[in-house]
Amino acid sequence: MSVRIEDLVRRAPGNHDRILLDQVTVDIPDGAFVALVGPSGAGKTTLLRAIAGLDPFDTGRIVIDDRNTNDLSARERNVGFVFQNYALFRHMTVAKNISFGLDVLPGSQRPAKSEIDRRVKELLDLIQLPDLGSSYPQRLSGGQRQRVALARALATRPKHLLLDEPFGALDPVVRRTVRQWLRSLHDQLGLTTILVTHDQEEALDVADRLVVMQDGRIVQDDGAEALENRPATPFVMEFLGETLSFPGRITGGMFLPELPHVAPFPVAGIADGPAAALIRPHEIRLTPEAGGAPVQRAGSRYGLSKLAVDLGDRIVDILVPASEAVPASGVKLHIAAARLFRDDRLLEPTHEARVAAA
Ligand SMILES: Nc1ncnc2c1ncn2[C@@H]1O[C@H](COP(=O)(O)OP(=O)(O)OP(=O)(O)O)[C@@H](O)[C@H]1O
Repeated sequence: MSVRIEDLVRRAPGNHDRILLDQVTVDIPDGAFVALVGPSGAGKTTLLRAIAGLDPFDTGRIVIDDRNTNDLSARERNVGFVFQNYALFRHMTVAKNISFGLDVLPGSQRPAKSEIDRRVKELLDLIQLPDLGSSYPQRLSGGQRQRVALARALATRPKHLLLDEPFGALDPVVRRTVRQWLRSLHDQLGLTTILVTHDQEEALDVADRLVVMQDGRIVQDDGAEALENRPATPFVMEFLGETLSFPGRITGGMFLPELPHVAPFPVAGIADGPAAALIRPHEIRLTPEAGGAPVQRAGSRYGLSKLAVDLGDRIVDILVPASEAVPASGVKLHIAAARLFRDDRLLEPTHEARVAAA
């Protein structure tokens, strides 16, 4: 039940110079849970709608289960989808909402009424709302409605599930519960799922892989660990979390930062030249240094102290263990782990670019 997207190009209707999808290629194997992430306007929804067969594209192919979808009707694609605005039918009960996709099938394809009732009951159990079949949508909470929308998408037993910001309207706590539940459902039913979200935390929690899009292109397609340790571009690193950037030069196997009070560190196997070291706020150590960078406490995160360090032309916020004293004399910064970039590309060999704590 795989989905393969090959060299997909879509130009804006009415403005053919504007490219909405630029040679997008992604391979989603059977049973995978993939998140499509990226900033607003990156092309996530455009790609998802093309896969669903709701929007056309100019060139390329979408192959579902080894069949070119050009030859497939929406039904034959075997795809269920849920959008952010889940719009259940207000005048229909929950059970009727769920069975809708089956009720509208032509007579020859529609299961018998007893079979539809059985399937609705099964789905109500699956979404853990066994007693709400006769309720109307307005009686349900946002999280419950979202689960009903999923049940409705699953009624025709699709093997692929396409979800576009399905949890956007939910509050953060319900959102976390519903997404964990969705992941178990995916595993239990053996689905192949593509989730569009602009919430990177959500994507990292639930998906096996993140496909990061920017300006209609895929910039990286990887698991969480690779994205964190080997981001393809500074954009990917910045998109996935708070990032500090230290400009500098690599000379004779050392990274020499441009900013004052930042210690050089060794790097192996990288040619001399300009570079930027990108780090997360917790990947830095401080040592007291007379006349060093002034530092002060600036709050806390995840039980760590947040410190604001004044490096002259900029102030950087870093995270250190709460127990750490803040030297009044000033500090020197030691970069403990970094990804090094030149011309917006990650420098190889990346594993050697991660340095030991100074
Ligand atoms: N039918 C269309 N005609 C012209 N431009 C379009 C059309 N559909 C989408 N676009 C443009 O394509 C770009 C990508 O839009 P898309 O909705 O796919 O982005 P997205 O990554 O899903 O963003 P968001 O996170 O805001 O939903 C946007 O700049 C949008 O304005």
